[in-house]
Amino acid sequence: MPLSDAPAIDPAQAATASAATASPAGADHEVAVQVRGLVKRYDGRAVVDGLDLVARRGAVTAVLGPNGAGKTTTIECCEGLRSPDGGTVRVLGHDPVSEARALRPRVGVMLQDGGLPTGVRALELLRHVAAMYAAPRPVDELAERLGLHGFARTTVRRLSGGQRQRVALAAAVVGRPDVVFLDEPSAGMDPQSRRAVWDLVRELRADGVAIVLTTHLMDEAADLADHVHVVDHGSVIASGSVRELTSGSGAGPGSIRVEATPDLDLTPLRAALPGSWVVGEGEAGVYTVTGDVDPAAVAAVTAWLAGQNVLARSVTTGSRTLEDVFLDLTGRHLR
Ligand SMILES: Nc1ncnc2c1ncn2[C@@H]1O[C@H](COP(=O)(O)OP(=O)(O)OP(=O)(O)O)[C@@H](O)[C@H]1O
Repeated sequence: MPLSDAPAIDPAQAATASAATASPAGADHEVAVQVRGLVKRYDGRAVVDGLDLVARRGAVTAVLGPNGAGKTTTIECCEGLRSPDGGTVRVLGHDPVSEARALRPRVGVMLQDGGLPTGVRALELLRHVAAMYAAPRPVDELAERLGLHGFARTTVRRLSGGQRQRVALAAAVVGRPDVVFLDEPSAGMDPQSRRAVWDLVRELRADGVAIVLTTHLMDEAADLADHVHVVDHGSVIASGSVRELTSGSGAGPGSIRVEATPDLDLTPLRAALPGSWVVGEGEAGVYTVTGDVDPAAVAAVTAWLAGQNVLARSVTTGSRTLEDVFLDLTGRHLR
């Protein structure tokens, strides 16, 4: 999808619109994190380069992007762990570096590498973190939800990657924060743990917490996120709800998927469809026909199959997935 067709929404504009329409009932959907024109350089190279981002209360905001796109650096600037070289970052109205004290009790952070002290036992660590807050969540209940009791007395050093992630998540949310930053929260977790994490994230959202998460799992973003920012080369290249991002420029579903025999001649199909359509064979024998799908397009596809005397295993219409959109936006080359 070319960028010009991407349903991009200017995050700064969106923030202004929301501030004007914020519910009088309270904090729901108020802007909690606002990043404008963020620049961060390492060795003279801008790894974050004019990035705009908005995250609201009572919403999950996903930051997606290829390796090295600048996601963690951006999140770390929001957490006050890195000082920006340009632009502004506000979390709950505060500068996260100069006003860190004001934010500390209100912000939960789960770092990509866990960032936990390694010599402490898992549950002791959680109790210790909880004791730093005025009104923490009940530790045993949180430990139960995230299945920490099975390794409660194991030191962090000896935990598996997924177990460590669960402890880090528990530590990030035990203080009942208003904003939570989760850097790849379910990386390395088994499917059961991932579901427990997702349930917890949904509950936090229902409680009005602003959740900002980075992930490489497109199903995680598609399931959880109210708003997605796709970052590449240090700036946001597309932004919107999952539905906005995957529905393309038209109103209808955005693709027809055909499973048939490999190496079919696509020329007659391309000739039968308007020039704006994109036709390709991804994996062998799986064809994706992308455009504003209507009955005539489906008829063209089945006529093309009939013309080649091929009985397809399946012909389905549907929206493009978030992964399709992500790959179209960021390309298929490795970083
Ligand atoms: N402390 C540092 N010194 C020098 N370069 C750094 C430093 N931290 C990050 N970088 C570089 O900045 C770029 C962005 O890194 P960042 O960790 O923000 O990417 P990311 O989008 O989170 O990637 P990933 O998906 O792999 O976690 C990378 O090229 C990285 O090598």
